[in-house]
Amino acid sequence: MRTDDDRPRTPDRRWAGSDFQDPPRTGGGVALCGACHAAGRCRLGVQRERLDDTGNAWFHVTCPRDQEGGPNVAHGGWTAAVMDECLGHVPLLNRTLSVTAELSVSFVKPVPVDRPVQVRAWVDRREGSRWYIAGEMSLLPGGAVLARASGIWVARDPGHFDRHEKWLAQQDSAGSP
Ligand SMILES: CCCCCCCCCC(=O)SCCNC(=O)CCNC(=O)[C@H](O)C(C)(C)COP(=O)(O)OP(=O)(O)OC[C@H]1O[C@@H](n2cnc3c(N)ncnc32)[C@H](O)[C@@H]1OP(=O)(O)O
Repeated sequence: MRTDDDRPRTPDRRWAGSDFQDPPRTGGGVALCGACHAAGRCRLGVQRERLDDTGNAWFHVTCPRDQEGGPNVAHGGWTAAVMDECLGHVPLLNRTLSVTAELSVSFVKPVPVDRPVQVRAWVDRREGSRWYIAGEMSLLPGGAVLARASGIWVARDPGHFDRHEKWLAQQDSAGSP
């Protein structure tokens, strides 16, 4: 059975400030998750983000060399992570904390590393606490589509992560099966 000493711990649960709906942002407006806040930059290479007045969110992204999969192109996991990140920022840009419940990604073309690409994301519809969000990644300049994604984000109250910590502690105290 696990003891208190070998139980994984969250080092600093205050990383996003007390208000998850207003997370720390870079000079380019990019909301930073926990580890990226510690690093002082988006480790996925999201450099700028903004919401326009038609509801579209726009992101400038460059795949870092250390995310290379095939020669000079991004690992597919990077593309999926960036689409998760960018689409998931849409509720946040509307001051709503949410988590990804479902995500589907189409890899249309290889994504070049070290070259700026653009992601556009938008809300298809909302039902209850569910946000149905879609987006596409395209090459700059020219706009050729490289990837498409859609998914469901579920709005959460600020107690979401505290409840998870309690659930995890219950799992640990239940011991090994
Ligand atoms: C940048 C700064 C960021 C600061 C915050 C960091 C956010 C980070 C974002 C992420 O990284 S998300 C990480 C990956 N995703 C997760 O960890 C989510 C893990 N899953 C969960 O926590 C729960 O399964 C989830 C909250 C999605 C649903 O929990 P419950 O099933 O207990 O909730 P509930 O039963 O109350 O359902 C809530 C709503 O979600 C719907 N739902 C649940 N699972 C679903 C699903 N799989 N597909 C579609 N809808 C789903 C459900 O129908 C319902 O809709 P309505 O409110 O409209 O009735």
